Amino acid sequence: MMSSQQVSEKCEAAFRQKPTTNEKLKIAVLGGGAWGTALASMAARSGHRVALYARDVTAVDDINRNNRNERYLPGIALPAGIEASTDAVSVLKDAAVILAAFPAQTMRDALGVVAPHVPVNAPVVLCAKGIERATGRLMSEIVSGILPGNEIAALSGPSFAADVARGLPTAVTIAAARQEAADRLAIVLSGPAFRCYSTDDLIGVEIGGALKNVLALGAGAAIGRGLGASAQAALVTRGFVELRRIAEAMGGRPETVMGLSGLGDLMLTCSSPQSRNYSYGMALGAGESLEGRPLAEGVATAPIAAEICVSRNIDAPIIIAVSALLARHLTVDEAVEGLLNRPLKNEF
Ligand SMILES: NC(=O)C1=CN([C@@H]2O[C@H](COP(=O)(O)OP(=O)(O)OC[C@H]3O[C@@H](n4cnc5c(N)ncnc54)[C@H](O)[C@@H]3O)[C@@H](O)[C@H]2O)C=CC1
Ligand SMILES: O=C(CO)COP(=O)(O)O
Repeated sequence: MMSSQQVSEKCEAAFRQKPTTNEKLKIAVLGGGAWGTALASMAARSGHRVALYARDVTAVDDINRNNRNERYLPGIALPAGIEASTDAVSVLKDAAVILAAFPAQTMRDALGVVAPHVPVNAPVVLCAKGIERATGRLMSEIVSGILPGNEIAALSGPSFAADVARGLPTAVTIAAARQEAADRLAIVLSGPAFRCYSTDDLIGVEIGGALKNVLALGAGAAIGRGLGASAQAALVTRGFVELRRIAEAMGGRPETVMGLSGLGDLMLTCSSPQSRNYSYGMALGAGESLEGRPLAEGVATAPIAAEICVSRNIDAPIIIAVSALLARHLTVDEAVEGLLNRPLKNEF
């Protein structure tokens, strides 16, 4: 039996362990919005050489001159050392790792334009959370067609851009079809306040990230309509069952969505008005205008997720209801009534 002194020494030693690499690389970040800028900040804090491609000259100037991106991350001081540019060629030159942070619905076009300049030996980490509306494809499926020679990975988990840009701590999952590739990226991208876990379940991680946005819209709508925290919790829990079913039907593993890119991100996004999807849902539920709101990826993912469920016969009434709500085919009250009056059944 260890003495309590020995136990506390062992615990303290475990907490003092440092990450296993000091490797400093050139990281190219594509997309100068909130998430691209936050990821660039995170990589700069880890001491990497960071180049950021943004199409918006104002954002580029703001980052280079002021260490700010006021348009997308207002009031946040970014670390020094991010070299922003509108020239994708120079950003991508000699990059060891590429983080693609374009919105999901523009990933195909935006990455397609810069693809000829992507070094073939650099892994491409997809940081968008969504399913392509027009095709039902996951980001990895799209990008492996555009960049067939590159290792494709995905990064997902509970991580508001503003939190990450401020250097607040969180943990995410990095997935790649080859576990060794995911392991290496997790080591390279982990930083003082950014802990990366790894997995080879690319599909599970992508589905978790994409569908949590749809459920956040539903959770927000329930709150916006004044249905209360119990309704919100029931909706998210049953929605999580649907998310797991869909992930499995598409080839992902159920345990993956119980991790950071699934349960973790649901906890964050389905409860905080800091989430654009949740706050979009709140506005929808409250009957407010939806014009000019910031990007809410779930709005495009919901209809295609619903179509996938219907065509594959996957039982997902909440995701289908969110899609119908967004299309104005149902009101919140009708959606709730429909969900509550489905035939009763065993929970599992
Ligand atoms: N903001 C956040 O907290 C997080 C966002 N994400 C995901 O990251 C992705 C991007 O989101 P945000 O950066 O937040 O969106 P955002 O709206 O803040 O920025 C999007 C950026 O993409 C650029 N862009 C769009 N189309 C482009 C094109 N064709 N070529 C070049 N640039 C283009 C825009 O100019 C803008 O700079 C989304 O899928 C989102 O779900 C993931 C985790 C956290
Ligand atoms: O994915 C996110 C946090 O993990 C960001 O969520 P929103 O896009 O809803 O703001």
